[in-house]
Amino acid sequence: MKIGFIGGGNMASSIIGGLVASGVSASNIWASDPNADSLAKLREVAAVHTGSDNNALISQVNVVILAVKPQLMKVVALDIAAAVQTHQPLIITIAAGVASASLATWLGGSPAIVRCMPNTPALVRSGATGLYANDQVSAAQRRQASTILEAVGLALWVDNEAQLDAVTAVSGSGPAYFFLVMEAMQAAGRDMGLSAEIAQQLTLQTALGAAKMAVASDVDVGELRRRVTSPKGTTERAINILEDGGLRQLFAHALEGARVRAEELAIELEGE
Ligand SMILES: NC(=O)C1=CN([C@@H]2O[C@H](COP(=O)(O)OP(=O)(O)OC[C@H]3O[C@@H](n4cnc5c(N)ncnc54)[C@H](O)[C@@H]3O)[C@@H](O)[C@H]2O)C=CC1
Ligand SMILES: O=C(O)[C@@H]1CCC=N1
Repeated sequence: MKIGFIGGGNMASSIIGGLVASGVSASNIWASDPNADSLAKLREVAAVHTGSDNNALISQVNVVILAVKPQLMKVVALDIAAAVQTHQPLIITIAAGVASASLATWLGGSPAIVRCMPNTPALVRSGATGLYANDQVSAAQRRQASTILEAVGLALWVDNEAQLDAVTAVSGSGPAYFFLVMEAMQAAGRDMGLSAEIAQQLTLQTALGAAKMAVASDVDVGELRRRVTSPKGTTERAINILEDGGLRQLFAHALEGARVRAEELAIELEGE
């Protein structure tokens, strides 16, 4: 597999780091980006081939990962359309909100497209990615896409593209929800007299410990929560306050808001 990244920023850098750490040779990876600083940073991650000509890259590879900002996708796709039609690589897009049908229209022909929604913990190889393949993608190309995204964490296929909007709401935006909860817990700890440093360390270690336990456990998170919650104890008091405050409904409402916004973004970007 020869893999080319168009756009060599943060996400490309983390995926390249993951690929190389998982045994892919840097000599099989290309990246193109007009920004020399981005390319210099990439070369610190791995000795990949770098350049600024997106079309030259396409003639070298059989998998192209589009890792530019969503608003740039149309202009980049129109520019590489002829080369993609000639070389027929698998196209993997990680841009938020760019529908595979829009991308197919810009590229022309019948391109094989895998659209993914990764998240920022990919930067520390603990990402969670949802993937969707259009009808032109072969079984072998699906395996190639899985291999690439699994290099930075969990990668799961969804059945239809609309589900990627739900993936965006759950895991794409999800790290921010957990960061917000951590901010709130740190502030509460400080308000109760802990130093900022101690409130922060206790909060972050608790988040890490809870996530590790949840991932390793053979029971669901509801059961893990009940096991912390002693009858008439401290956790019960706190959980009752959160439940009475409507935390579950608030999360349902917030994630539905994110899902609807993902739908709106796809429509806005279609017309860009
Ligand atoms: N950061 C995040 O939380 C997530 C980002 N994504 C998606 O990943 C994509 C990339 O995001 P980041 O890596 O965070 O952005 P970034 O800004 O770090 O990287 C984008 C790179 O594209 C380059 N670029 C600009 N014009 C170009 C062109 N014409 N040809 C080639 N390269 C060009 C820029 O110089 C930059 O190095 C975005 O579409 C974003 O929606 C997806 C999920 C999560
Ligand atoms: O907030 C956003 O729109 C993007 C998509 C998921 C994470 N960041």
